[in-house]
Amino acid sequence: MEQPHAPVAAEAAGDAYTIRPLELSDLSKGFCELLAQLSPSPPLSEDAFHARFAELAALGADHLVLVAEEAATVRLAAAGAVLVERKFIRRCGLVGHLEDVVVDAAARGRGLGERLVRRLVEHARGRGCYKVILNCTTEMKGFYAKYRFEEKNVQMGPLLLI
Ligand SMILES: CC(=O)SCCNC(=O)CCNC(=O)[C@H](O)C(C)(C)COP(=O)(O)OP(=O)(O)OC[C@H]1O[C@@H](n2cnc3c(N)ncnc32)[C@H](O)[C@@H]1OP(=O)(O)O
Repeated sequence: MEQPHAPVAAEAAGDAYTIRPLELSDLSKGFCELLAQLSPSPPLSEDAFHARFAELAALGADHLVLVAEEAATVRLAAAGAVLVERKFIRRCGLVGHLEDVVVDAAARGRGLGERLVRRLVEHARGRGCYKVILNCTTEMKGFYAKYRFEEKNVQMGPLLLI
């Protein structure tokens, strides 16, 4: 099953990878292992994954997770998400938040990160967002600078609640 209302059609990449919206079957294709390369992400039970998938799917096109599936291995090689925030300011403007972009260590340097970021930004544009923002480490500034993101303001550290 695919995310309902998934606004971006699966894209035959013309090569070894297909970029498409997250599907329920992706839990068994290494989704959690991929996310673990970004941040601690212990394996999820099928129930937990399905429940979160349904919550996000209920947001429709305001939340899109894209993955890149490798044809040869039928495993995920990359993932990234964009969340559309609905504001009151700017005449009820929309802001895209780029989140959890990760390419499997073995697949880096092949342009997957670029393709994901471009697709996610285009999705935000298509939803009518007036800007896209993200948080990243200093080491990633050069990567995002390629897509015209600029360092701006200060990110405050997490206020840990648990
Ligand atoms: C908002 C967030 O999610 S921030 C979290 C970002 N993700 C991570 O930190 C997870 C670990 N890192 C990764 O998963 C990957 O290294 C990524 C996503 C940053 C890059 O993915 P890749 O598939 O390797 O990038 P890709 O091959 O598309 O590279 C595109 C261009 O960016 C450049 N690039 C890649 N990483 C970096 C970097 N850290 N700094 C500067 N430039 C970079 C490449 O050289 C390439 O340049 P070119 O077009 O001139 O040849």
